[in-house]
Amino acid sequence: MQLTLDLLPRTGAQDVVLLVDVLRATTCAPIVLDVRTRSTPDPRLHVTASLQAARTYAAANDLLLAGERDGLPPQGFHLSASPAQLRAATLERDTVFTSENGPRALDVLTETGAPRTLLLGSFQNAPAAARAALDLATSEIRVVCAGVRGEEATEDIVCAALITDLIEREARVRAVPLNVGGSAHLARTLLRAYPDPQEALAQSRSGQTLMRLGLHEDLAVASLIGQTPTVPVLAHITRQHEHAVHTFTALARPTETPTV
Ligand SMILES: O=C(O)[C@H](CS(=O)(=O)O)OP(=O)(O)O
Repeated sequence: MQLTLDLLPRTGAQDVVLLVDVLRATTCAPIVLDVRTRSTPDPRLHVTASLQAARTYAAANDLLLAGERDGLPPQGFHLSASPAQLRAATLERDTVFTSENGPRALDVLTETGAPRTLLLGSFQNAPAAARAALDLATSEIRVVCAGVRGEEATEDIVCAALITDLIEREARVRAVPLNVGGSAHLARTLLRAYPDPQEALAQSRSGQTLMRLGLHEDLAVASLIGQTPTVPVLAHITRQHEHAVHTFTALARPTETPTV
């Protein structure tokens, strides 16, 4: 089994991809599905890079709008891209989510066809995401950092390194041979430099932006490890105004006793 860590998204992955956008898209995603599970057994989360597509898709399907531009909710949105706000929210309908980096990464990853399985991971669901990736992969797992405006993001790299470590640990338990490559070694070096994830978030470009906006609680929530067993998995892609809308469901939870 090949295990690869990519510092930025690229097209062409075919088996299992686990996208990491800690601040804040892939931190929000399992939280939205968890909150929504209180009202429905089969929640959906629709993710798009386009503000216009988000608005039209929400209006056409009677959905809530959550997201951000420049860190704040756009006009008419019901909710922000804030994990702190979302986990305290009541979601009576499914949600369309748009933000600046995570959805764009999804566009890149699915540009020439979606991989067989596309999962969303963050510190919040890191152990569950690592197990799910190993459960579902047949030949390759790519742990992919979303980055910020096309550049590498410290918080994504540190989280991707943690998930890579967890996958390796679980593979050892299951006696699955792994060939680890890409930027895994480099990412691990950064993880060792930041044993406290919140410090990595505070030092990061996105973290600094969010703190300037007074959104310190988002950093605190986003740095908590293993808060949920929920792993969002891509169910299908639809087009709206020439833009992709990626629909995620919660991956069914395995029944066996977790080992990581
Ligand atoms: O605000 C967000 O959550 C980010 C933009 S920034 O990196 O904080 O400036 O968007 P995301 O798509 O979640 O990375």
